[in-house]
Amino acid sequence: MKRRPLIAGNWKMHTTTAEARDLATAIAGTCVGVDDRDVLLSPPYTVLRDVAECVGRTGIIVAAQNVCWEEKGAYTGEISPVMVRAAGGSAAIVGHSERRQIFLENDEMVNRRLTGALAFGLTVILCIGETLAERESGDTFAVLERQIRKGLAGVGGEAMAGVVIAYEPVWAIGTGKTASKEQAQEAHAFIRGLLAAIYEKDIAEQTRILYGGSVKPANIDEIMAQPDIDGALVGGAALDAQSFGRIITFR
Ligand SMILES: O=C[C@H](O)COP(=O)(O)O
Repeated sequence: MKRRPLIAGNWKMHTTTAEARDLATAIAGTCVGVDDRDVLLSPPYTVLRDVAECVGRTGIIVAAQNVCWEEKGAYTGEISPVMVRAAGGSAAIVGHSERRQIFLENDEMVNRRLTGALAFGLTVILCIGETLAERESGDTFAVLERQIRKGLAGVGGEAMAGVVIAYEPVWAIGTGKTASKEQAQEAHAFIRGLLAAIYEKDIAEQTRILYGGSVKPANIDEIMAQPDIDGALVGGAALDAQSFGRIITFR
């Protein structure tokens, strides 16, 4: 089955307002005429509105890097799905390994964020991935299974239309170490098989699974050639319009 590719740029904690506007405008320029794939930008909250304005009607999706499950309330430091939408966003990342590792978010919290975001109509990118220690001790698939089952708890088959999975081996993030295409494909095939076991085969076949971890212009083509890899979640290389433009236009 042919899934529409999705190339997502996670800007993490980078870009002032002026920098974000310049970068978003330059990236929008690289997307002209690209209509057979989706492009998503996930800037810091402070510039969601600016990025949404700069990409205008190009079709580029604007996403928050995290999101709370409530519409409003006493949740200092959080932003709600309604606020994301009001700022021009239509998606959110949840469960990024930096949230899990640095800010100690667990699977239950990730699940609350995911289900809350879906309830308010956002598309959600659920990030999962094993650490180096987990890979070396042979626990990769057990970790991925736990993150998927707990992350998607309570999410019915129909709601899966709003979910994208991003497999990001923690040891490959920002390290320059990419998983080999075989390692990445193996993990993606496992995730798809698991989705087929939890839901139906059709849903597993329709769900996009992105690879993340040191994706660069030099490796995007071989990554995208893998049958179960439907796109990329790009960090460092998404901060340079030329590099990201080359990644978007993978062959
Ligand atoms: O969200 C993106 C990932 O953490 C990958 O980051 P990276 O491309 O800098 O390795």
